[in-house]
Amino acid sequence: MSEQLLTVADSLKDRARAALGSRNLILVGLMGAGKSSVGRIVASQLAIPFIDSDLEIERVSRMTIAELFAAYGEQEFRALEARVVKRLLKSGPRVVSTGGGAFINDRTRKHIKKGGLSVWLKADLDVLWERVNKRDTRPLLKTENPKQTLEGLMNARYPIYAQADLTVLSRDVRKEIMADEVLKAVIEAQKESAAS
Ligand SMILES: Nc1ncnc2c1ncn2[C@@H]1O[C@H](COP(=O)(O)OP(=O)(O)O)[C@@H](O)[C@H]1O
Ligand SMILES: O=C(O)C1=C[C@@H](OP(=O)(O)O)[C@@H](O)[C@H](O)C1
Ligand SMILES: [Mg+2]
Repeated sequence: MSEQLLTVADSLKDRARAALGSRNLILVGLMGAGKSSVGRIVASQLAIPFIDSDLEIERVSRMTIAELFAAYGEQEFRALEARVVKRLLKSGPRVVSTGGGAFINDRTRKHIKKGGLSVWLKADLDVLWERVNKRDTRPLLKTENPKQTLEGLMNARYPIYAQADLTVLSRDVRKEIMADEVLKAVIEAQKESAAS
């Protein structure tokens, strides 16, 4: 990379880091949008801690997400998720990637709204499907027609994800590019709030 390009890349992370301040950055969106993998890269670029709420839930419960759904059902999972997300957002700055249903739950959404800057990674059905059909770890997609289930979740959830502070289109490009787009959105949001 030329020296000039290196400077541009550095200034992107520095500017995003300054714009975020002590706030948390919380990634929301449907399964397969890239919250977990892009969130990890964003945190590393910003040099702040990264936490995936699903991994944290699995750590504290010593069960996988699939086991939790099977043993206690979705309602209990949502209650645990709400408690974990609330605790994770108590201090910042952090990047917190949530599970796809977190922002849909009223209680969890309130914690997220209060706990920092939320970013919706928005993707179309084919992009999501291409990514999630490779693994069968997601209990909500263990249905007869998982693609149709995913589409149903899109229709039900997209109006709620739209309440996030920022929206970034999750396209079929490298994860590092997606991470840069998240950083740019954080910078833009700060500029807009400074101007108003
Ligand atoms: N921009 C991307 N390009 C290619 N593959 C991606 C991209 N973002 C995510 N993936 C892949 O898609 C799958 C789902 O991503 P993940 O980060 O787990 O999404 P989420 O946490 O939103 O469900 C993973 O296998 C991941 O490697
Ligand atoms: O959309 C959902 O309700 C869920 C999404 C999953 O997380 P990812 O979005 O990271 O796959 C996980 O929390 C659980 O399977 C439920
Ligand atoms: Mg995830």
